[in-house]
Amino acid sequence: MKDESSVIRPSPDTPSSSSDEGGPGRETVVSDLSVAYYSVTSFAHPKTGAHKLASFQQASLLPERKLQGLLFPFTELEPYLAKTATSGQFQLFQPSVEDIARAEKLFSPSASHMIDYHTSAVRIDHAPSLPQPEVCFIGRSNVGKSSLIRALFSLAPEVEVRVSKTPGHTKKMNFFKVGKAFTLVDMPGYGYKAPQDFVEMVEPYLDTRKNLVRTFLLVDGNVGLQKADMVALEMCEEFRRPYVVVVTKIDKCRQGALLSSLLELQETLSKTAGCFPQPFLVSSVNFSGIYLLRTDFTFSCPLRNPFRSISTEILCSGTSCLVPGSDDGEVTRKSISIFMTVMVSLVMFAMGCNVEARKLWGHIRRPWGIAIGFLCQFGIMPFTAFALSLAFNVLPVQAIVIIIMGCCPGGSSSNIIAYWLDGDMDLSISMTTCSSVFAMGMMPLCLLIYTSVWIPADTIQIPYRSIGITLLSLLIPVGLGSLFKRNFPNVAKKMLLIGSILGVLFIIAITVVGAVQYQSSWTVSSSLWIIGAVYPALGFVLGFFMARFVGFPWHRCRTIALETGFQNSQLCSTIIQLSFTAEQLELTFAFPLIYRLFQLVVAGMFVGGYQIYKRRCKGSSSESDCQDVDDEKLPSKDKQKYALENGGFVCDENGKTGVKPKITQL
Ligand SMILES: Nc1nc2c(ncn2[C@@H]2O[C@H](COP(=O)(O)OP(=O)(O)OP(=O)(O)O)[C@@H](O)[C@H]2O)c(=O)[nH]1
Ligand SMILES: [Mg+2]
Repeated sequence: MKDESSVIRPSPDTPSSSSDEGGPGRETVVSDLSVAYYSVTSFAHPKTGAHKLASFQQASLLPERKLQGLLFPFTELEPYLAKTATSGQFQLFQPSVEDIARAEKLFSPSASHMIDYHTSAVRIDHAPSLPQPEVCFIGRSNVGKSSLIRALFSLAPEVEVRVSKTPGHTKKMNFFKVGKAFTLVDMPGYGYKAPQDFVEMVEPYLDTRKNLVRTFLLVDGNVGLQKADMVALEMCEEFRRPYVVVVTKIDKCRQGALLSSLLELQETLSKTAGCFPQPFLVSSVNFSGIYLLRTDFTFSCPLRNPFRSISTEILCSGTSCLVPGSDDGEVTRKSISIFMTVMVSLVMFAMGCNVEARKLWGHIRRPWGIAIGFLCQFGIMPFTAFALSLAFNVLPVQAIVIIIMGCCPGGSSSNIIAYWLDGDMDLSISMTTCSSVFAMGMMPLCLLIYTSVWIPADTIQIPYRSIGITLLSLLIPVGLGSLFKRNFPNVAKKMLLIGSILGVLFIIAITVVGAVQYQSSWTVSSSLWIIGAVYPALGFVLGFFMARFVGFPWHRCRTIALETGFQNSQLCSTIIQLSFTAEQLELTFAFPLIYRLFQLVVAGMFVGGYQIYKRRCKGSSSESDCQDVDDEKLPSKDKQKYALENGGFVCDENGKTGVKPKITQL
């Protein structure tokens, strides 16, 4: 545990006692927090009975400082943290005020969105089978589970959630339906006066409930994590359920005590795998943190795959949500997806116009290039990812995403760029193909080696189907292109030229569209940005030197460099969407996008540099390139031409570029 005296700034307000828990029955509000003087009674709406701060609209009328404290309770504690201590972990989830306001819709009842008690169950087999995602609240008896649910539902005061001063009041699992969006389950408490059948009731629920998407584990802010809480925490870890820790009754806490328990808590959470690293601070009395927690629901209810949100309109149309804005309806998304597939196929068809089956087969028969590529792809890249994650000390979930990126096979973009770098197109395509095939076995292996420090091996879902589709969408058009070239060499040459230009435009377009579509997720830690910028460049450089080290000619070194640095970032995005919760996505979703952006920027710089070099030193690069295009028994004249310049552009005597007429012989 950290030495708290070193992280809590001495303050006259910081009390020496660590707890003032009143125990059952005591409800006096003893708080230093500036918002603490709002009490339930003084703010109850005279007609509806709803708390006056139930609605964010009302709360937003408060003075700015008070409002900040209500929305983000940690801001009240921040000044008391020593300068050396980091507060970032407590402020990972920072939705915009607009998102907070929007989240309220989810908790506002209407004729089409009823919020109501549904049923109770004492055993898992009595639990209703409901299709909606489910969230549950667990914690010690009297920690404030039912009160928190009541506060969340305060916009629907007619919903009866029973609260009591007496511990062990809630005896059953109580199910509340929130429209068609989700079901919320109030659990009996564990520990003091827990129901006798607590274990038989709750354990199987947490273990087997299929639609359980989030568990909120409540911890009393006055006393921090207790032994019983540790057991619950370990249970969540064991069942591999995503969970969030909520610190309750913060209105009763003094800042010193609260900070101490928070720091201790943070220390524990940093060692967990399934817990969201940020604890949420709440008070069901003065509504601190309630709006933030409501907003978390809009992120956590579409959960496993936020791109398949329950109702984009209600839940996730905000700018800081991962779900694309409401304009991007299902139809638009499908159209974009079909358009992209057609475009990729066309471009790969054009690239295939530069491929000869004989040479491709040659690379597979004598797979030296592929072997080096394999070493770079599944040796250098995952290790570099691991090393970078450790060096930058990123969060475990971010480290896992960086490693997933490192374990991904190369994408088809590398083939397009290889063309512009006068790489060996046959090698490029055979490497992309082989790395996609090898990825089926190597990805799980590398992930097991490098991520098992943080998470159990089977947490990450590898979309074998997507890899298969990528393979097909590469091989079929390339095969057709190659056939086309054999029969219509002249037209194939033109196709290649058009395809190579279209390909570049296409890569730029999808990078820009991705960047704009998911603009909300760009706000991630600076270390992810630095890693995203450095990592592809490192991949290119290490791949290049590795290939050069074993004596490959320059054009193949360029090809292997590209295949190493270029990763199938789309595949990485798919994997993390399948494997991570919405909050984890918030922290990590940007990484594949950042990587994609920088791999393009770095590759663009290489292409630019290479093209300038080629023009300026006409002949010299090609001459040096052509030393060893010899592993196939081609006539020596063809050898030089074949792999050195992919035919679209060559220098004339004046250093100008144009379509090379002789290429048509290929
Ligand atoms: N001051 C303060 N008191 C709270 C807060 N939340 C709950 N309480 C009080 O704590 C007591 C227990 O609250 P409940 O919501 O019934 O607790 P529970 O976790 O559901 O308890 P069980 O159902 O017995 O497991 C009640 O007297 C509440 O008024 C809070 O945020 N601040
Ligand atoms: Mg209760």
